[in-house]
Amino acid sequence: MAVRTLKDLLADGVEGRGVLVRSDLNVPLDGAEITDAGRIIASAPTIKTLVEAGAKVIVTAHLGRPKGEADPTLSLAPVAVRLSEELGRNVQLAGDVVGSDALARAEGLTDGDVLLLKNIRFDPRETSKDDAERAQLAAALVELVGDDGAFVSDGFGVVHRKQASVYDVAKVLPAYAGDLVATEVDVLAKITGDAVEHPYAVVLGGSKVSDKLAVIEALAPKVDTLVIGGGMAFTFIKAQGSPVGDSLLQDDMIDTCKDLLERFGDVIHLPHDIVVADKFAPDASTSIVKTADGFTEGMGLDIGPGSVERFAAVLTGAKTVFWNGPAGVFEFDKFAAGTRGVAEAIVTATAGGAFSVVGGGDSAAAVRALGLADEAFSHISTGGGASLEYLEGKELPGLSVLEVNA
Ligand SMILES: Nc1ncnc2c1ncn2[C@@H]1O[C@H](COP(=O)(O)OP(=O)(O)O)[C@@H](O)[C@H]1O
Ligand SMILES: O=C(OP(=O)(O)O)[C@H](O)COP(=O)(O)O
Repeated sequence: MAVRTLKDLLADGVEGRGVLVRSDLNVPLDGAEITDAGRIIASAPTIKTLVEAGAKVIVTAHLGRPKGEADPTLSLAPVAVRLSEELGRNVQLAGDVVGSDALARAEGLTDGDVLLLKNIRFDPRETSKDDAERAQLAAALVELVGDDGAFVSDGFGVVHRKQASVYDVAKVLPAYAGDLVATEVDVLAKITGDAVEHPYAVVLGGSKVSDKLAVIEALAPKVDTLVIGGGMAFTFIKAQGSPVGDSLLQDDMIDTCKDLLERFGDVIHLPHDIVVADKFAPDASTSIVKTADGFTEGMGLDIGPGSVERFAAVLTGAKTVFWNGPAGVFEFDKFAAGTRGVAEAIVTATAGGAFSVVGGGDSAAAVRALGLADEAFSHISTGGGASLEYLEGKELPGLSVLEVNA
């Protein structure tokens, strides 16, 4: 894929120009406190490079999944503070997304200034399925950087989204891949196609069940082992005929899971025991239930100890491992053992020479929350869903839109 990079933009000249940067600053929060700043830290170098080159930098990003309207719990204010610390300079936070305050602030920027727009998903046009609506928001973003502006796509975690600030804006401004996007793509290319060393294990978990179930179809034929834990597992367990109480469930995909189990049953590994909680809380009462028995009350919040052991056994023997999605609700100590077991098995595999990639905001946060060093893995990716879609070989709108004729 030929894309223009940050180096090309610097060669084109950025001093005094408005540059719109799409970053993925979607960090986990506990109230207004950032619990893992990994994505902010990973996004800072591209912004810093532009600042040092004298650009007027306007950063746009999302936090969570607001429903197209302002949600004070999803304000980027804590992110602006943390990004300021990372850059060593003040980052202004606009009072709106592309409204009069953002426009006035954008016009007032001097060379090297950084402005962060309000959560872009507060504007319903960002995620609209209507091309014209997204194009309208893209046009408003372009107005902020002016006619000689440029666009830098650096939010790797969102390149699989056909959204206004990821895709549409790249069609109307000279567009470049930021350093983070370029690095992520280089690493993932090492574990696609013929480059993959086998046994190749993919571990899936987490809570974005509908997004990620869709990926399995394409990934299953490419891998030797597909370990499924976290909220992902329950639709499969239900498909096997066991009740799963109030666990996360994607009802409309039970038949798909049945079909996947029929075709790829030898590759897919499901937990055979589950930690069931009476409520979604850190002080919940728990019991270990055999998956085959199922449960009608409570919810599964972690894989059980027997599953950890079995999963660890297959993972330690792998030569390539990709992991996205925690095996349980690791944020609560009682449900962190499954994620710890999976993480430690991947660390052991890595120490034994395997190439390992951990992808996703929460998965990366889990690794750090468990006290494991980033260096214990070959690569920690900022994108979970984006990495998965890249690995399945799908065209990612936010990357293909950057392609230029070489
Ligand atoms: N059994 C489960 N039930 C509900 N939520 C779960 C379960 N297992 C894991 N999770 C949650 O999944 C979230 C992460 O999911 P996801 O966003 O898909 O991962 P990532 O950000 O790494 O891509 C975590 O906040 C974790 O608490
Ligand atoms: O957290 C993200 O993705 P991930 O959980 O797949 O790593 C990205 O910020 C994308 O968010 P989205 O899945 O709400 O589009």
